[in-house]
Amino acid sequence: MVLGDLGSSLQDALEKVAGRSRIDEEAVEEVVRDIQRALLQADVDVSLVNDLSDSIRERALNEEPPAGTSAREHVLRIVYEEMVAVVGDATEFELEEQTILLAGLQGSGKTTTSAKMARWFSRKGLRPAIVQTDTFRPGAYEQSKEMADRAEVPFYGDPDSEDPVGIAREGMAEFEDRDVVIVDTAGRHALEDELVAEIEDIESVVDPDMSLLVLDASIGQSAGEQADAFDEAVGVDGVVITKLDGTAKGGGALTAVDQTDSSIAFIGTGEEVSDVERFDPDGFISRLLGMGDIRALVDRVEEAMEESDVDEEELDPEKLLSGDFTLRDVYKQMEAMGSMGRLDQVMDMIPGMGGMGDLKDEMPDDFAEVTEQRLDTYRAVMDSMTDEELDNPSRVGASEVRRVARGSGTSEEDVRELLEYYNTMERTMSQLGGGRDMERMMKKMSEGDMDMGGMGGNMPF
Ligand SMILES: Nc1nc2c(ncn2[C@@H]2O[C@H](COP(=O)(O)OP(=O)(O)OP(=O)(O)O)[C@@H](O)[C@H]2O)c(=O)[nH]1
Repeated sequence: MVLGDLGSSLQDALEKVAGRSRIDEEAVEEVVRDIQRALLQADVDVSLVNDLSDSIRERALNEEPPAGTSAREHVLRIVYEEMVAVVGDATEFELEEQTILLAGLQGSGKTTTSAKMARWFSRKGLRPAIVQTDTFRPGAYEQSKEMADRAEVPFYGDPDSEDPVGIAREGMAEFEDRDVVIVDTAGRHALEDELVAEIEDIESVVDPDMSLLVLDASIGQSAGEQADAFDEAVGVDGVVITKLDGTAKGGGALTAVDQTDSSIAFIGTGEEVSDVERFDPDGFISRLLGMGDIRALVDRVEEAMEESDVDEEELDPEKLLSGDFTLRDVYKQMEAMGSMGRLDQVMDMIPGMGGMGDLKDEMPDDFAEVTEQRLDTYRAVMDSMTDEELDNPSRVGASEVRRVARGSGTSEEDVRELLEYYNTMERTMSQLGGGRDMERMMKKMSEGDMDMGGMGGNMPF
């Protein structure tokens, strides 16, 4: 099980305190046990799980929930904060001259990361270069050269050499006048003594300002051991998690960061040089916990409100997430979502909706894109509907579909598509019924009257 599944287990665990205004020891114990089970199954290191549960237990019982928050919100917030505390803020980079060493297991994504990071620095206005010291893997030179070309940064390597330390020395000399030199190293299947010796030698020649450990997001319990070994060899200052576009959600990275007392610098989200993001603790943990990126959603809702002519009352987040809406509401929401972006991405950000792949699959293929043209069609369809049909779309049968299509100058397919969308949304929303606390929080946040009490205004709760 990957950490992504943690979200649903956690939701179950939190249901146990749902509805209670105060939490007793027994309820907290139950939640902590469920969280422990979920974290362990998600390959988070045992001692880290124990530490986390101690803090959650201690805080849930001793801290007074802020006024107006339920027991569930209280515990959720603590779990969230404790996990954010483990990952910490993103690794800081000064935008100045520096040398960065990349280390990691074979196939973890070092070569790809070196090009991505070089591109990132060059977009920040610095002049980066890449040195490829991997003489071990046939093809590493070519791959690195090609990636560097794509990132439009200079590259140094030597396909005929078997001396990585020599290449490192030559590369550093070659790029003396560049601002940022990123040194890529060879990986091995397992962390071998030979590799450790090699990387130590490269490190002493390169004298990096920063050494980053590159980890594949799917690395499990062994993350701690790897991180320890690399930390001992070169001192890990930060972690890069790659392949977060896959199914894994990076549980192992949590252990690595904790173990090396470092932080996460970048995350890799694809094979292209542009597929890299600076690490954002809020978003990462929200997604990790399966709670959706609430902050991002709220930001987009607010942006959409400014951009579209939908007035605030109409775009009520509570209504957006509640089950009782009609076709009229669907239209308003679509209009708003149209200015927020693709519908499927918006859905991913709604708490609890991330795992609802089935429902999203039910939508017609290109439905995620709410285009202007489509909105015009729906406007026409709705104009031809009676008030009763708009309020009770389930009463619209085949003969009404025909009538509405004729009356609006659209096709029966258009009418059915709108109804189908309505049904999917309604089912989704009623499944989210259990997430009412979250809805209320979203509403409060969107209204800007949420007490962020000492959390720097960064928390979604
Ligand atoms: N989907 C996805 N694939 C990635 C990502 N980062 C790297 N990859 C792929 O993972 C594979 C291994 O990446 P490399 O960059 O060659 O890994 P490496 O650590 O340099 O490998 P060695 O040189 O053998 O140690 C390649 O096929 C990359 O395209 C990512 O963020 N997402």
